[in-house]
Amino acid sequence: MSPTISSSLCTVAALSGRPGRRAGQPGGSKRAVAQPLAAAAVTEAPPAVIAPPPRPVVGAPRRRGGRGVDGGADELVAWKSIRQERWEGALEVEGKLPAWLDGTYLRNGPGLWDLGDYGFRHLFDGYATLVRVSFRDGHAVGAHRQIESEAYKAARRHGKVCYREFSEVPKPDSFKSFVGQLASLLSGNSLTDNSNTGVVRLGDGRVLCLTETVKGSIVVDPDTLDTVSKFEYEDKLGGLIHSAHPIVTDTEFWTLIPDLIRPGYVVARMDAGSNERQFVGRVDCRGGPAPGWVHSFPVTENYVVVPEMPLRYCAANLLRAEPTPLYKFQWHLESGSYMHVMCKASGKIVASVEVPPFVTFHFINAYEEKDEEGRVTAIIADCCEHNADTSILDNLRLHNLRAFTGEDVLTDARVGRFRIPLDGSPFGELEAALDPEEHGRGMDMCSINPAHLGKEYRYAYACGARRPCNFPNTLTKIDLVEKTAKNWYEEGAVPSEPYFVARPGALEEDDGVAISMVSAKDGSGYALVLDAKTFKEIARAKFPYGLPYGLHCCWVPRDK
Ligand SMILES: CC(=O)/C=C/C=C(C)/C=C/C1=C(C)CCCC1(C)C
Ligand SMILES: CC(/C=C/C=O)=C\C=C\C=O
Ligand SMILES: [Fe+2]
Repeated sequence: MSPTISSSLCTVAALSGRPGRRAGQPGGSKRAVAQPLAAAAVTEAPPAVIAPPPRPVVGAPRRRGGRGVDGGADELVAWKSIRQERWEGALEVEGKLPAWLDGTYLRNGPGLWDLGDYGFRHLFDGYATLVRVSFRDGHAVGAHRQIESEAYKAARRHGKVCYREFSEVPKPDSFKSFVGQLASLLSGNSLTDNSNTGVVRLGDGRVLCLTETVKGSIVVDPDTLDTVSKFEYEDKLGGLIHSAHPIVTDTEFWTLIPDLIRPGYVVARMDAGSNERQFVGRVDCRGGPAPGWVHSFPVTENYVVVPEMPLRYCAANLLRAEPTPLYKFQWHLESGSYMHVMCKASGKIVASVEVPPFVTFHFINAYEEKDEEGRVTAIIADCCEHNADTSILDNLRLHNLRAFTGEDVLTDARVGRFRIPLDGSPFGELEAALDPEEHGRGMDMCSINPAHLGKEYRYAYACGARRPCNFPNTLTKIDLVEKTAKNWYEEGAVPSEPYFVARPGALEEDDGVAISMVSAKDGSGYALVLDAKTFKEIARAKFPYGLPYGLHCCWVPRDK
């Protein structure tokens, strides 16, 4: 990828209301942005001056992941592809945005699931759509843009899937190309770089979009949403895949690299400002033929927690042309489930315990439990736990998401709290941290106050459920001390991860706002700003079009 992919976006810079630039303060009249890209095979050909994308309409049936019948949840904008490559403009604000909310909220996610008449089948396959809302002086400017990964550009060019995505693989035209594909799988060349999972702001200010493939680490400009360059690791650690969620602070970056050849995980850290990961230590798997899937992992102040769940990577499934019920994974209940704890300073394993089976994508946080003398006795690690049921993966097939019939089909989830003793005991505990009924037995897509990362904490913000539903449809604030939840709900709306932003100077853990992008029932979309303390709506900034569902977020304060 060339260092600057889109060079012709000066129009955007001149017109935008992004932080740190005097020109284009948010709050003016709606701005249209010139479209610099050639007509796309994937999205509709945009006009020279961009009007917001129209509200979606039901189109021709899809060959795969089809939209099914008209009406009902089938129409939900959350599961429809974004219809334009990019847009930017001032947003209409309802309510009053806090004056201190000064910076840019970014959200990444798989917003484009259609290639001509071909539709992806799984939520995680979609090409990455980055959404931005910049807040200043009570005004908001919104934007979205497709990330120009090699996978996305090749799909546009050829009108078909060209790289191995989460569930789909390119269809070989001949046996010869099938053999070629196997070779390129082993080298990693055919793996996707579609960085559709998360977006993080590194300590040095660079903004990185990520997925589970290492090559899908892409630097973006948080102002223009330009795809700037690939993020290349300048070290010898290798690895084709990693945990999609690193742990990022102002000074460092921690990552987990699963080793599929010699089943285990490498823990690595990188200083802010560097591209060089340093080896910290290695954990050997205790069960199964391959490492457990590690989408995320938690850290405490002094330790890295390495989860080993029975949902394990599966080499045979990686090679298959058609998705299996568990995609690239396999469920090995017999292999056992483990939690390992590594000392950050020495790389030594200080605990490795067997725990009850679990399924999680997302760890919420972890901290050290201490006795009266201040000695660390155990590690507490919390996650969004799907009751050891892998069917959540299947729930996330687009057909299921689009086909809500009113039946309650969302599988149960809870805040799973691990207690990992450090006294050499062989077993750890896993229990619900609060009654899951408090959040409707739905639980995923969490954030916390980043000042409490790795430390004792009280509040988590996540998506919960108001049943019946087929997908988390509420925002929930969990109080882990009182063991209660406050819930936000709007009929038919699909809200994404509520991302906590602290008020500058705040002393209390929940002094700030939770921002979520909502795909509404009427086809519209808006950024919802909730008071994190009361969990009541303060304001919403409305996009003039509907937004597809998205995954993870970050916050770029103006002065950084
Ligand atoms: C969107 C999200 O949360 C997860 C995306 C996961 C992806 C793109 C996983 C990709 C993979 C391959 C393309 C082959 C190797 C295995 C695996 C990491 C699952
Ligand atoms: C959207 C999701 C789970 C929702 C179920 O309750 C998981 C997303 C995982 C990837 O980031
Ligand atoms: Fe995630």
